[in-house]
Amino acid sequence: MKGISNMKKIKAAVVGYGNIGQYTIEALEAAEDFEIAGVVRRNGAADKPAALAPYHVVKDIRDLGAVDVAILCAPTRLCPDYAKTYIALGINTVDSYDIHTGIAEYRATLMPLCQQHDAVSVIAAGWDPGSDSVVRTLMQGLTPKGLTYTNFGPGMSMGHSVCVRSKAGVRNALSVTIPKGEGLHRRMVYVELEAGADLAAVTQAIKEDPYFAHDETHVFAVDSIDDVRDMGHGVHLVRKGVSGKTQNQRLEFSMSINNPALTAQTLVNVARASTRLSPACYTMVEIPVIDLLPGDRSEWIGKLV
Ligand SMILES: NC(=O)C1=CN([C@@H]2O[C@H](COP(=O)(O)OP(=O)(O)OC[C@H]3O[C@@H](n4cnc5c(N)ncnc54)[C@H](OP(=O)(O)O)[C@@H]3O)[C@@H](O)[C@H]2O)C=CC1
Ligand SMILES: N[C@@H](CCCC(=O)C(=O)O)C(=O)O
Repeated sequence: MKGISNMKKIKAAVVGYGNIGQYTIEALEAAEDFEIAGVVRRNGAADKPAALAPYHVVKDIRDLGAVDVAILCAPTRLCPDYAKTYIALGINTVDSYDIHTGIAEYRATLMPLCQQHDAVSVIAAGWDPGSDSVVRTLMQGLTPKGLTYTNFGPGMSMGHSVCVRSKAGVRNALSVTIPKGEGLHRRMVYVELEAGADLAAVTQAIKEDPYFAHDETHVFAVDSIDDVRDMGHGVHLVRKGVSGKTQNQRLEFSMSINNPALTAQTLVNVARASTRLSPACYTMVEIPVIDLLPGDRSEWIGKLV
């Protein structure tokens, strides 16, 4: 894309160096219009991995100097606290918060803070919620009456796996999502237990969690999560509906992906968009999709429209 190389680069901080954080560093390294201001980790630069050798690694984002946008790669349930802290510093935030039932309230909470501190926050910006949300919105417009089914997998849900890892007695976990059809899913959960942990108690804690409470869930103890983990995933979005008065319009969208890699790319895209938006809190469906792309709009319009 012409002109990017001589543009002022966007200074991004990566917050949390787990699965999403690692892929976010790679996506930023591949983006000409970004520079990595540094990485914020719970333990700072202790045990700094080789992949982070070129970067500042800190406990406190304020030790990184100028940061335009913080890309929150922490567990979903911790994102709101990180976002509030960073917005108060005037730093844009983006995250892949994925508790669908909490998004509207989260957005309402951040909205006044963004406006008060002249910052932008883009929340729920992974692939689902995130890019799939944009597709569902387009499908809704194309067929105002109808039914949409979001069928995930089979594959690893990062959010569900993070949730299980947070339960007492769990050393590591993998939650695999199996499509049952018509938007229903079976959760196949594999846990590596801490010594002395009780599988029945762990299973109960998992099944009671809102991430799992509404789905058929099965929990199994395994010796090693590393031996069974595969971060592939996918989605098959299906809508059957009515355009105007014309029935039986059938729309589909499918992806087969590396889950954290796609999430990371989406986070970098919305981090870019955040620098072009007015102070407020947004979900992806509220952002001009062209703002996700680097460089000059007119070039993309010439190529994509
Ligand atoms: N919307 C979407 O489509 C998607 C959303 N997600 C969301 O991304 C989130 C992160 O996933 P993933 O990267 O796999 O998670 P990981 O557990 O691999 O990484 C989370 C990182 O956050 C940091 N962290 C800060 N506080 C805590 C804490 N209290 N407990 C654990 N980690 C902490 C850690 O980094 P450090 O040690 O460096 O401090 C940790 O490595 C998930 O919760 C999920 O909901 C993921 C994929 C898709
Ligand atoms: N938010 C998900 C991505 C969408 C897939 C999903 O929600 C599922 O497998 O249940 C994740 O964290 O991986």
